[in-house]
Amino acid sequence: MDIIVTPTGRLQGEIQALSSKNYTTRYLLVAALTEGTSTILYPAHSEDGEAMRRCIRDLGAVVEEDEEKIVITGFGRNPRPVKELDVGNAGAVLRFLMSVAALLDEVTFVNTYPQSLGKRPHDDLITALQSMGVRIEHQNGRLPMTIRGGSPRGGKIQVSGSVSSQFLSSLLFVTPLLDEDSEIEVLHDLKSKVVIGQTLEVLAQAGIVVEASEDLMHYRIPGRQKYKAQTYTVQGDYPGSAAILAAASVTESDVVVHRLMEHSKQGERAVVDVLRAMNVPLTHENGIVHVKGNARLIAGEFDGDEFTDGVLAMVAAAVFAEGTSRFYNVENLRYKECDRITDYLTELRKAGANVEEKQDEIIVHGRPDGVEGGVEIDAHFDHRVIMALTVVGLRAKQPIRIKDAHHVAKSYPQYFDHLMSLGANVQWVE
Ligand SMILES: O=C(O)C1=C[C@@H](OP(=O)(O)O)[C@@H](O)[C@H](O)C1
Ligand SMILES: C=C(OP(=O)(O)O)C(=O)O
Repeated sequence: MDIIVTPTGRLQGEIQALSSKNYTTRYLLVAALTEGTSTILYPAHSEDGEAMRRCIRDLGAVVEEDEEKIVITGFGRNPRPVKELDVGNAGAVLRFLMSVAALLDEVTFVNTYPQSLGKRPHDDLITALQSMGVRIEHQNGRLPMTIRGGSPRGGKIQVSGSVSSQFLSSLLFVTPLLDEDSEIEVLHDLKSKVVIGQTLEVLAQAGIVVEASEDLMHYRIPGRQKYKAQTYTVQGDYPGSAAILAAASVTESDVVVHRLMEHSKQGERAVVDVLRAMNVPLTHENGIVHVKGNARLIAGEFDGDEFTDGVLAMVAAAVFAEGTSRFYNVENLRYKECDRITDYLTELRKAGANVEEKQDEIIVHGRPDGVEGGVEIDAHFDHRVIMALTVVGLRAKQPIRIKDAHHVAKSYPQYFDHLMSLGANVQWVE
């Protein structure tokens, strides 16, 4: 399915933010690693959430759900043997479950998205798991992958954090269940460091003890721990809401988004500050972001690693800003659902934006008068490219057509419904 985005001058209305993808995947995982019964309130209903549900069920968790909650009886440290797991296009789900799979004799992760997740590298986690005695057959660090584990060793573990924080999160989830105590040292840099805060928060909620150094590069994890059954409430999602807030910022608007906690550990919370720095009139109080957009933005310079999943939406806003914006420290965007620097900028240029790339930077020469539009966009299987190009389309001179826009459902299936409810001219076509 494609979407046609027709220029829209004004957005107005109120929406409830979607539920957080990153908290949903984490709560599902820790509930599965618990022997008792946990409840997750307001889980995200998206393809990635569904992928984690499907896989933990395959691994032996009992999962019952209705619209508002999921009740899970977990398998603790004894997942049920399963031949294959299909994580869809969900990177975090794959990486988190690679360590869980290490508890089994043999599991194969299949490759159902060869053009997206199938291209993403997992070498750093593979190396770490191998050092723990796990054997892994892989395609140059990529899917499909067969993991032969059983009883992985703890002890001293090293993992590189220069491509993704998900490798470290994965090890932090499984090491508490091992017989031995573990010490994890993060090598090189740790990208998306803020996301580790969410992992540590969820582990603490599940009653797991982890000692982390202040710089988040060293950890001590006692072994033989047990995850505790809990009730978890999923908060609103900043990365998806970033696109709605960007849309409200590039138009004349009066848009209210509920369920966005000011003190959330989601790094993408920073998009509120980014938009404020770009002179967007907004308030953020009591979990409510209120944008009264005047369609006039000014450029800025930002460390994108602090709000990794919000960068594309902020770049889309910067396309209409007065001046040149710079989003630096973003190299790891190249290893996401697509190359979110080269592929994304190719599509932005088609739509008429003036953008440049470096290996780890996106530079945007703003066009406050708008961009031409009138083109077809290749979404590269990437939900965040779809959302961001929609923002650009709202302020293009001619409609743009985004091919295969249904991939937005990876994280935010109701994105276009939400935009339509705010008055955006968007339309699904076959
Ligand atoms: O741990 C997580 O849930 C995630 C970590 C981030 O990935 P990287 O650490 O690869 O940047 C983020 O982009 C992804 O959407 C979810
Ligand atoms: C990169 C993302 O997800 P993942 O790595 O979990 O596929 C994302 O949601 O933007």
